Formats: sequence, structure tokens, C-alpha cells
Amino acid sequence: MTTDTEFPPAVAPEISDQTVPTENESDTFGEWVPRQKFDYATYLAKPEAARGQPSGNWLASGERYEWKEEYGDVAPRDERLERELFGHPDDEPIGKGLDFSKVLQLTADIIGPHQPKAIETFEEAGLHPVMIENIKFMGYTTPTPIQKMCIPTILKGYDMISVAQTGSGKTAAFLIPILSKLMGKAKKLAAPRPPPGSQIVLGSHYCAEPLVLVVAPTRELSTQIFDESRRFCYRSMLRPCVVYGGADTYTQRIELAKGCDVLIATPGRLLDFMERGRILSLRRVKFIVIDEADEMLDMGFEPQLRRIIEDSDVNQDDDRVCMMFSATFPKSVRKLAKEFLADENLIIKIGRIGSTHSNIKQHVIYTDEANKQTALFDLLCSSPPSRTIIFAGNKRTVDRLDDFLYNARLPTTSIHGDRTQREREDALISFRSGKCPILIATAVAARGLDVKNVMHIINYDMPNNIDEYIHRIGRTARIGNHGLATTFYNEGNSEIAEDLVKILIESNQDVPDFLEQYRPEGELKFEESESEGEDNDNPVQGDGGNADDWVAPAQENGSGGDSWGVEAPPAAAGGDNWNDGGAGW
Ligand SMILES: Nc1ncnc2c1ncn2[C@@H]1O[C@H](COP(=O)(O)OP(=O)(O)OP(=O)(O)O)[C@@H](O)[C@H]1O
Repeated sequence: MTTDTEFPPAVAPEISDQTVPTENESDTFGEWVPRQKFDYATYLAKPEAARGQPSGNWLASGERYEWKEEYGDVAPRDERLERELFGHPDDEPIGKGLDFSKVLQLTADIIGPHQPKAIETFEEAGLHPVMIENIKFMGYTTPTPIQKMCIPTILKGYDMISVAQTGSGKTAAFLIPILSKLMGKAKKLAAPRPPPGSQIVLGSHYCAEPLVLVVAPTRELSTQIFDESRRFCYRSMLRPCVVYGGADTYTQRIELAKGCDVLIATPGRLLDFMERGRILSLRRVKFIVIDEADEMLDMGFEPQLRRIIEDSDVNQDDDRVCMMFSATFPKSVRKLAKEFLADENLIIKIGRIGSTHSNIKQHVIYTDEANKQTALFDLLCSSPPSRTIIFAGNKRTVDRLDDFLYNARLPTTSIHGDRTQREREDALISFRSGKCPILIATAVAARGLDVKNVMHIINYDMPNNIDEYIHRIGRTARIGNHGLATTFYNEGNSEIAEDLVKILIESNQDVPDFLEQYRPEGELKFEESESEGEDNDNPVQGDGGNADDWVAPAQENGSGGDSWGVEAPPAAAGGDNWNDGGAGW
């Protein structure tokens, strides 16, 4: 598998007459790993037989630290689980890339009545010692800009909206302070639970009453946040769970009944459990996080969100904190924030909202519809084998491309909304592990996806809007790594051309000749119709708001800085001066 530094700049593929190999020739193509056969009949009868999957377990049953009554505040280590959580080769955290210093250069803009002081190191934030240790296990040495601002803001207990580029560490920006704040308090706040290892009887009196609720739009994203939670909750009493549609409810209910302090959920399954009674209650919730808030609204989840936040038994006291996270920030999100968040909330913006970063090399290639399939094949042939995501506009195209490339002996897998949840989970496991390094997907299945060493994003079909483009290409070059995004373009995509050219210019990319006509004259401006722009009658905007259009800052063009040299001081391990924000719980 090609690594970050080896990846050469892409060249536009020549539309060649490379012959697509016939089926059954061999299972390998070039230097790609062998394709994995997918026998649907066997698969449906016995899921674990498919594509060499090791187990038929649901992601919801992922192992987590089981705290025992006698442990106290800092529970003992479990080295086997540690390896599983932090060192599993198929699923370990991405790790910062060579250009992490560029990520650190982005500046924060805070709008609101308070100006929390940014932290420079994790240690100075006054985090719980267990959290400090877990951050080290994760390999994080320096907080990213969004973390520098969000950690103190959340520790202080302010409601907020937080907007930062894709792959900039938003998940940890909310998990670290929330979980740290609850560590040590969990015993006082958490609902009763059965002792670990005891026989669980569904319908018994143990009802899950989480302290933290994270709502995410897709199943893949919620299981990914669950995985991060399992890591950050390690050695604490906090027990994370995930509930999401499509997967079997029994496993999820058993896990809830064992105890649930941190719940990650997709809206539909969450409501289902809440409304069935005696399974789940939100009356103890202290923190609500709405992740990918813009996508949540695009997918039509607003009524569900309202039922969860306005119309359920959710804790409505003043000690509840609500926050929204996104990489883009359309008006619909600002409107919802106005209703869900306290009046005294903060907006934390990192860099220009809706910008991409220059670590992604963006190529736009003119390709007629009729030639796209051949162009795709040629592009894959001319690129070094590396984890690649191909985005297609609809499920049918995903299926067709998977068949085509698989028959061409390429190691593909695919994912879209019509697949069973088992197929979706297995496709992602195969992709993450590198068994099937080419993932063909519709955009909805890939939102928020965080997979190590994704080196190439191919927009086989152009997305309908620029925000979608930003999210898609953001699956590569995460956290200071490098990557390539290749987009097929033709006249049918002209409505996105102007926005695309602005993004290319802003992130110092070449504008191809066929897009020159869309180059804006004069200063580069990003208008409200995109993801930015302020809403003048929006009360969530406190002092300091700037109603002007944003002019793209000359961000990320600097020399690279020397942030690598600024190492955090050693952790105050075992210290007990952690910051609970004086919440008085
Ligand atoms: N301070 C840090 N140092 C090193 N790596 C980090 C740090 N914070 C987060 N990461 C890693 O960066 C990767 C991207 O983080 P995350 O998925 O939270 O990004 P995101 O901003 O939510 O992206 P998206 O908008 O695409 O969902 C993850 O693999 C995470 O483990």
C-alpha cells in the first residue's frame, strides 16, 4: 500500500485502449492486492464467510472497558484491550501527517458574548488524568485549532456551534472535554447498572440513561464516533454505546442494558428506543452534540431532531449543554441553532468556512459521460495502488462500477443506502483493513468517514453542490496528511463550475483551461449562497459578528511554521487538578 509521502502527483489519464482483462484470468491486477470474491449466496446464509471477514459481530458490540465498582476514579490498565483499542492495525487512529503544522496555522474566529482562552497543550487544559493518558495512547501531541478552542469552551459549559475543515479533529474536540469533565463525576451522575458480567435480561429494570448524547446522520459515522469514544473512555467508569438503524436491535438493547453513559445514535433508531419505553431515557443528559448538523438537515432529520431535543424526556435544565458541529454552515443550521442553543452561545469558526486545504491536490479532468468508465479504469491503472474512494451519483452507478472494476480484477468493495447494514459494515471493514482498497460509494455513505491512508478521492460523478464536493474530497489529506482528488467534469456540471473554480484558486490549485471562463474577476469572494454568510437577524450571533462576505484569507500558504518543534510538556499524570468547569453536579 502506498504511504503518504510516496504518493506522486497525479497525471490526467490518457483515454487509452487498455484492455479490460476478462473475468477469471487471475485475481490480481498490476500491483493491487488480489480482489476478494463476494459470494452473495454464501454471504447471506453465513455472513462471516463473505470476503474473508473474521467475524459476524456488529460494530455496536465492539469491546469497551468494563469498569468495576472497586476500581475508583483511575481504573487499572488492561493491556490486551489497549492493543485492541489503540494499536489495532486495521483500525488505528490516522495519526497526524507531515503537514500537521499547516493544520495548526489555521486561526479561530469566535463570535459570541464570551472569549474563552485557547489552550496550547492538552496538559494545560486541566483534563482528567485518565483523559491525558488516553490522549497519549491516541498519539496526539498537540491540539488542533478546533480543539484548542472547543476544549476550554466546553469545559466552561457554553452552548456552541463549531465549524472547521474536514479532517481537523472535530470529534476529539467534543469528546475530550465532555468525557474529561464527566470522569470522576460519573459515579455520582450515572444511572444504576448491573455489575459487569452479570446475566442481562431484557425488560429488566435497568434502563439506559446516558449523560452524553451524540446524534450523527449516518450509521457509519455513528459507529466511527463510538469507536473514538471507546478509546477516550478507556479506564474510566464511562460506558459508551451506539444505536443505529439496519443492525439488529437485540445486540444494541443488551449493550444499553449493561449501562450507557455515552450514547452515539442515528436519529431514527434513537427515537425508536426512546418511544418503546423502559429501554432508554434522556432525563440525565448533560451534553447533547449534533454532529454533521448540515447533513442532518439535508437528509430531512429536522423533525426527528425536534422530537429528540424539544419533545422528549430529555433533561431541559440549565445545566444541559448543547452543541453543533459541521464542516459547512448553511443558513438552515444557523436557524436550528437559534432554537436549540442557549441565547448566550458561541460560534467557533476555524479558517474560512467551507474551505478545503492545500494538502489535497485537486485535479479536474474533462471527461464526456460516455468515456467516464474507461477514464476511471485508466486512472486507476495509472495511479499507484493506494486506498481510493470513488464517488458516484447514485446507487445504480455504484453497483455498475463495482461490477465493472471487480471484473477488471481490481480489489473493490462498495457501499450505498440500499445495502443491508451487514454488507455496509463489512464493506467498510474490508476497506479499512486494506483487503479491498477501492471503495465505491454514494456520498451519503461516506460523510465523515475517517480512514487511514486514503490517498485518492475520485469524483466519478460531480456532486450537486460545492459543500458536498468539500466533504467528499475531505476523506483524504486528513490531519496534515496529503492526498489527491480527481474529479471528472463535463458541460453537465456547469452549475457548480464557478464555485469549484473559487475553491481551486483559494487552495492554490491549477484551474484547467476549460474552467478558465468561470474565473472570477478581482478579489475572491465567497457569498452567502455557499456555506458562509451571516444571518443578520440571527440572535446566536453575539458581539463581534461581521456581516460582510468573507474574503478568503491567505491561509495555509505560509512556510509551514515550526510547530513540530513545540512539544507539549510532560503530562501531570496522576494529578488531580482536572477541570470540571465547576458545574456543581
Ligand atoms: N490533536 C490531534 N493530533 C493528531 N491526530 C488527531 C488529533 N485530533 C484528531 N486527530 C485524528 O484526526 C483524524 C480526523 O479527525 P475527525 O474525524 O474528528 O475529523 P473531522 O474534523 O470530524 O472531519 P470531518 O469533517 O471530515 O468529519 C482522526 O483520525 C483523529 O484520530
